[in-house]
Amino acid sequence: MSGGTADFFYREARRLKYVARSAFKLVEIQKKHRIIRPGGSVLDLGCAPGAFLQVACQNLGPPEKGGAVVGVDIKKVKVPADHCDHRVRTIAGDVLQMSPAALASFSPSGKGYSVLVSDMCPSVSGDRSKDAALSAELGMCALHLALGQSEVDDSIPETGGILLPGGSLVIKLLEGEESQGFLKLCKGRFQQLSWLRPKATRSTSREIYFIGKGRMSKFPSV
Ligand SMILES: C[S@@+](CC[C@H](N)C(=O)[O-])C[C@H]1O[C@@H](n2cnc3c(N)ncnc32)[C@H](O)[C@@H]1O
Repeated sequence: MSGGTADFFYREARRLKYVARSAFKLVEIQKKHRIIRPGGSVLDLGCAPGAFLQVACQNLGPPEKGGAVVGVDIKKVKVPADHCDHRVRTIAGDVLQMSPAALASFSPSGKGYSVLVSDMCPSVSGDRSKDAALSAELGMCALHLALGQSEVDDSIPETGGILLPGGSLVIKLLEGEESQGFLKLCKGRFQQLSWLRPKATRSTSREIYFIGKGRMSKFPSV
């Protein structure tokens, strides 16, 4: 992808009133995989500045359909004025320090979400393997929150984790040795597993999205 293409997404983001060009990554994921359904509940980990929040809310359908988007970031995030409505809220906090129970409590049912998206990214140092390992740590935290860990507490749904049965998972990773581990851990737990490098990804970036569609219930925690 050339710098010209990157400029295209930047210009399109401004034109369509998205707060960041990253919006088009979730637009493409949604177009290909239809993970967000009208009335769904979406947990967006690493949500600043809020472009995914906008795209997620747009895909919930009209407000009468219900649904919710909950964004979490270390930074305090103001809900964007465009494309978001009362169904979107944000929470400031370090996801690595948050319990599944606390995150589930913000969902409409109090039990979990139909979609969990993690766009969390470490501040990159330039050291490829170190950056990939840090990104894998954030991704693994998102995966454990979604599917549950052995020490998961009793207040979480019996399937373990905060991703509801039938729900979908999207996790951004910087490609590295650790990436394939996600595939192994998720095999047999989703109806469909895939990778996507959205067109809006900058050519210099090694990021890639791991997508698990349709969580199968009654599977052990990871
Ligand atoms: C690439 S940005 C997300 C962009 C966002 N999806 C959007 O479209 O506007 C990555 C975010 O992850 C957040 N982040 C990184 N580590 C985190 C952590 N441990 N807990 C919460 N947020 C984290 C960063 O603060 C940063 O805002």
